[in-house]
Amino acid sequence: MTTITLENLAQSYLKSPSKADEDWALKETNFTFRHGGAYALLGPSGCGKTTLLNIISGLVVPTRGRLKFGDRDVTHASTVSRNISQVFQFPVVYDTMTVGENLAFPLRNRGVAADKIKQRVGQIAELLDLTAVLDKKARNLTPDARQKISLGRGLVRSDVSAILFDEPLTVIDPALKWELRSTLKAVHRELDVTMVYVTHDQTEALTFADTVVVMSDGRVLQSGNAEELYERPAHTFVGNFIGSPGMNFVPAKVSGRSADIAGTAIALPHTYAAMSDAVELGVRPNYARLAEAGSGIPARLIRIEDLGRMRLARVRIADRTLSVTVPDGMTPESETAGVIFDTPRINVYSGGRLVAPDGA
Ligand SMILES: Nc1ncnc2c1ncn2[C@@H]1O[C@H](COP(=O)(O)OP(=O)(O)OP(=O)(O)O)[C@@H](O)[C@H]1O
Repeated sequence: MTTITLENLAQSYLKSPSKADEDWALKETNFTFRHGGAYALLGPSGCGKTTLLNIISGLVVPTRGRLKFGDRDVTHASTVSRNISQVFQFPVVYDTMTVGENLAFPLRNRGVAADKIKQRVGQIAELLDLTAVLDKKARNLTPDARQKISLGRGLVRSDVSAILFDEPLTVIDPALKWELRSTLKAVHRELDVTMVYVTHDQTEALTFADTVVVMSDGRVLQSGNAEELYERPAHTFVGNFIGSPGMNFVPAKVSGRSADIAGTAIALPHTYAAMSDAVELGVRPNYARLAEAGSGIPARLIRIEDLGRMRLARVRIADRTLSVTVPDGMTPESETAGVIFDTPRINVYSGGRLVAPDGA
């Protein structure tokens, strides 16, 4: 069992970093990856995903804090002794070897018996649809096939503590991506190994992982499954980043169980204590709908976008632009409209953070 624990872990690439936030690529982080979990590190470019992955693999020694695999402190342990597999964004393939030899390489290195190697290589080749090219030299294969070999080499050992993936599907054709994501999930189920997958693509993260760790600006903002991140984003950044379009946020004054949005009172699903920082209500576009003028919160309709599966209206309320669902059959002719929030789905944020209701 290998639980990976980050204890007060922080990374600066500067020689003598100050305490200032901007000096730290990874701010002090405490987190546990449980044994056998499928995790995605998700966040925009530069948020520290690769830094965190490289600390786990040993390519980077953290400036502060400790990294543990189970009870073992591996903060300064060599990459080899950590017993992990890694798959990078661009294929790492030996051109002069055949596909089969490439897949067998990590096992040969470890002195695995020939019959075991044959069996495991066959299994992985089957999963990745490489059986037909097992005897071909890697050199002449397409970029997709080469990255599949790279994935296969990452997956071939069944005795690793963890498998780390850094944007492994970037060079893969979009149609194949779906297939490979389900392949990775299947391998995850079969291997009972911890997988950590770095990506900036929310679809990739949400389909691969059972726990998505959302990062921004060197911090872990929230970790959870797709439903938690969608329904109860812990931070306005997470609400915005997850979903397309992201969650709507509108300034409000909250008092007990009701909120005032630009002079209109609406009900909240719970009661809230007084909050000192700026308060916003967060509502997903599919839990907010356009209504005729005179009902709901007064809004100005800017335009309607037909997305095929649904129509979305862009509206202005309290100096913010919101995306709300247009009910079937509704064809607004005036820019004066109303918006109705689905009360149970309203979240309350103060200073950018989700506020727990009274008694929660
Ligand atoms: N070797 C390095 N030396 C100096 N700064 C670095 C180094 N590696 C990363 N950084 C900086 O640390 C911050 C986090 O980078 P990191 O690569 O971890 O982010 P990321 O989320 O993986 O982004 P991307 O998806 O673009 O790779 C960035 O500001 C980056 O410029």
